[in-house]
Amino acid sequence: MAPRVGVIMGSTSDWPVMEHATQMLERLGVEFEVKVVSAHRTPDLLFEYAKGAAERGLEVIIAGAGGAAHLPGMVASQTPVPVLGVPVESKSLKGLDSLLSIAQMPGGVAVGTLAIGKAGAKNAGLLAAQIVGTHDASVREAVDAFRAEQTQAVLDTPDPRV
Ligand SMILES: Nc1c(C(=O)O)ncn1[C@@H]1O[C@H](COP(=O)(O)O)[C@@H](O)[C@H]1O
Repeated sequence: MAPRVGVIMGSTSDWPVMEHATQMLERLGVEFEVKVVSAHRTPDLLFEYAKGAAERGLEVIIAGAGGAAHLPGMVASQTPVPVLGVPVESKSLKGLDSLLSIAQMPGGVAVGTLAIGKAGAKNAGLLAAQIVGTHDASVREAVDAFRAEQTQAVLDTPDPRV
């Protein structure tokens, strides 16, 4: 089946964080594609990717980037497909730079910003599945099952010492 979620990132060095988004999509049975695309280093590719996204059937784009993280915003400027931004932790500023770059969009171009790092990537995968689940019952059921399992796992281990 054609991918429904595009997972892109500014560099191959972002993969250890961004793979958490793909793991969640895999778990929830949502088809996705993965690609390195950079607003700074491959601007033509970025425009091509973003402009063709809707036509190719992508329903959500997850874009992870670190530092001067312009990728999610620039992609959002070129497509009607919803963009979820994942701030990748940077060495010098621990991802605060990435977070602010992604979150502080000018009004009129929307990026849904997640938390810095692994939790943000995981939740981007989950949120993308929830968006797909608004019109796909099997994905919604997979999300419901994941949440029930997560709740049960917490209830099963009430004592943190064991
Ligand atoms: N923020 C961006 C963009 C962009 O926004 O287009 N392209 C690459 N980068 C980021 O640069 C960081 C360092 O990249 P390298 O490790 O390749 O030097 C990565 O976190 C990447 O997301």
